[in-house]
Amino acid sequence: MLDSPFTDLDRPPLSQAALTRALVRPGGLWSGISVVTRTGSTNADLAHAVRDGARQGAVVVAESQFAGRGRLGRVWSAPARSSLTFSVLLRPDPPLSEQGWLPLLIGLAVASAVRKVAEVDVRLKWPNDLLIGERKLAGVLAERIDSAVIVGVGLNVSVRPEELPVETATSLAIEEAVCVDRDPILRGVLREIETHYREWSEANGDVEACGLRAAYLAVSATVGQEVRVELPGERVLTGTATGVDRAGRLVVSSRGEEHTLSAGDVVHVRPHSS
Ligand SMILES: O=C(O)CCCC[C@@H]1SC[C@@H]2NC(=O)N[C@@H]21
Repeated sequence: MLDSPFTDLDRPPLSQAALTRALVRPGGLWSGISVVTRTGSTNADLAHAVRDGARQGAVVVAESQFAGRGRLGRVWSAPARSSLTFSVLLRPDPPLSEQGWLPLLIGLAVASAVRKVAEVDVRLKWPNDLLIGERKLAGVLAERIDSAVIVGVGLNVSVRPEELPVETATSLAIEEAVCVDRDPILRGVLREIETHYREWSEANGDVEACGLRAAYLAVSATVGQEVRVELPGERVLTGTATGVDRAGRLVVSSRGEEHTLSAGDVVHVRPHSS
């Protein structure tokens, strides 16, 4: 395509050796990074690894996925090499009652890295969709297996408009971000996850003490908004999102009553104008 601003040079392969050298160190969170050319789902791969007793900090990155899983039973599809599709294995220490914040922590870490490395104004739709305006740039899927949590991230990097799976999505290339190179973005994301996770773990999951709640709310596109929440079971709740509770649940005030929601699809009724 002669008139396309994109070329395959925008899509170099990731190097397992270089990522490992940069990120795996004694005393650090990341215990091993494996880059696979093609797999069904990196979350599914780590689920197998958990059953085989894998350590905290294992990371699987896929150049392409053919059965990527999304939240609420959806699929996640992305063309080869144009996205970051990876999962991390965590074995969190904070009490189970506080672990609902873990998927939000990962969303925040991805957003922080994207802001720093790609210099785009990204916000978080509860619980952890990364939005630019109202278009989705990235999603996070957390799955628990006993005491382990596998968190998968799908982030559209150099995906072209005609390759987007849905028209409500976007990519860093489409948003003309200063960086559309997966390697520095992945390094930034893994470093941010490590920092936020260490601070949260050291605070034993206290989101006030480690500043996680404040940092999350500062980039929340949802809290303070009028929302329509599509709940499991085809129920819908409309109201004002007023906060996120200790367990990471969205608090919605509707007709004088307060509801705490642990799952659902948020639609912003009056989105931010930026
Ligand atoms: O629905 C969402 O927004 C969450 C999408 C999460 C997709 C990622 S891609 C890497 C990892 N492996 C999967 O199968 N899913 C997650």
